[in-house]
Amino acid sequence: HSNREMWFQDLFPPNMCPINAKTFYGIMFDAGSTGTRIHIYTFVQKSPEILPELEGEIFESVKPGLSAYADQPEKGAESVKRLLDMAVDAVPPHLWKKTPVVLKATAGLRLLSEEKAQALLSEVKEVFEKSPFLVPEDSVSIMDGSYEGILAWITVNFLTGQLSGQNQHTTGTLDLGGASTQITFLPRFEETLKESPRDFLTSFEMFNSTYKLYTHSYLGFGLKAARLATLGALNTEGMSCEKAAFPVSTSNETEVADGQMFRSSCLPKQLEAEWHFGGVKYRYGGNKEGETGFKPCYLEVLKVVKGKLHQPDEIRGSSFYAFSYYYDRAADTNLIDYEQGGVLEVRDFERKAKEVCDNMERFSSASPFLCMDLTYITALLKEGFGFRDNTLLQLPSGLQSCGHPHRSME
Ligand SMILES: O=c1[nH]cnc2c1ncn2[C@@H]1O[C@H](COP(=O)(O)OP(=O)(O)O)[C@@H](O)[C@H]1O
Ligand SMILES: [Ca+2]
Repeated sequence: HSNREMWFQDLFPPNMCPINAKTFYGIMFDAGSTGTRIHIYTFVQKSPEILPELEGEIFESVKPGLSAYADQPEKGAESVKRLLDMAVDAVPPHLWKKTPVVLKATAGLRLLSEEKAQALLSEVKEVFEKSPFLVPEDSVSIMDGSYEGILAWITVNFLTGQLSGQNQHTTGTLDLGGASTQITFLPRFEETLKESPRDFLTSFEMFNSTYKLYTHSYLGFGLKAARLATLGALNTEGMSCEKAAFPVSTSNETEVADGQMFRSSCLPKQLEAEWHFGGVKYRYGGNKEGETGFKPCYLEVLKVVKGKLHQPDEIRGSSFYAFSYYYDRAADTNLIDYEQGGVLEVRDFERKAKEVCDNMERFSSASPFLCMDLTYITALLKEGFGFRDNTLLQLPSGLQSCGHPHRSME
């Protein structure tokens, strides 16, 4: 129906879509902090006067994300090229020159220094220029956090049919990435608009309606970045907080983080390990002398979220969609079915966190961070955003972890 067609027009300006073509393609890269994904869309235009319809999509992803190549931008671009080569096989040669290729990077690159992010983006741009595809003007860029939240909100509300028809009842969205987390919803009360920070409110036009959304992307509050914050790796002297959330591997910072041992009550007591993230090596382990379990762990993660996020009163009772790491960790712990998704209450995450943190030996086959991740999710929802224990979260299938049903326990 008409709404479905309209949505895709914004992605490729009209002059990109050759009017006499029956079928055409679009290539979109999502350069996330934990992985890079390619979406090769096939559009069909039945006749010149109606808008194209999405007919198919090819999806593939690679790990790690571009920010892991902070010091080897060519290798980062190489990981994008391997995905782009798939598109060369998927798109008929006579359409290559009419097929736009675009890459949008999110929090992984936002946390790198300007010059390292730029170096990666220009290497990727060169890969695009050398490809047979159409490279639009700003084809490679870092997506603004507000746009990231809004796009997810549009996607989920569009796919669940809540944007068409008159009953414009929409649902808020929660996206927990590796480096950032987004919260987006359509405020119903004037009060919310008044008491929200100015840059949390964004208006836009779509389907000839105006939407004034509340949206914010909290940089450094993604699941992986929060692990660093909880471990205290950010309090390493000589590291400014925002940079350290994704420390770039310039020599002095690397030394500072490399040697140190970070301990946490959220980790299995016997654990001694090291972890490479954002180009830096960390050593971390369980709290041998101290206590281990949900209670002490919750106090640690509270330091990361308490008082750091804006709490709009309006959402206290509303149900939200939640996906990305919210989905992965709920599926990993059987709170929802991996394929079907499901509905749960905020308190279910807390209950599962207690179960895992207070019985770590039973979960030894899972990621050593499972207790920390579930506890962080609990604190982020309750103490961060201010949701109630009985707030309903819908974890829609189809938005689960990238593509293949792997167990994402990394
Ligand atoms: O296209 C996707 N489909 C489903 N899940 C995705 C997709 N892209 C990212 N994710 C999920 O988001 C989380 C990783 O976040 P991401 O790498 O996008 O970090 P970022 O948003 O902070 O850059 C993981 O749970 C991953 O499964
Ligand atoms: Ca993402």
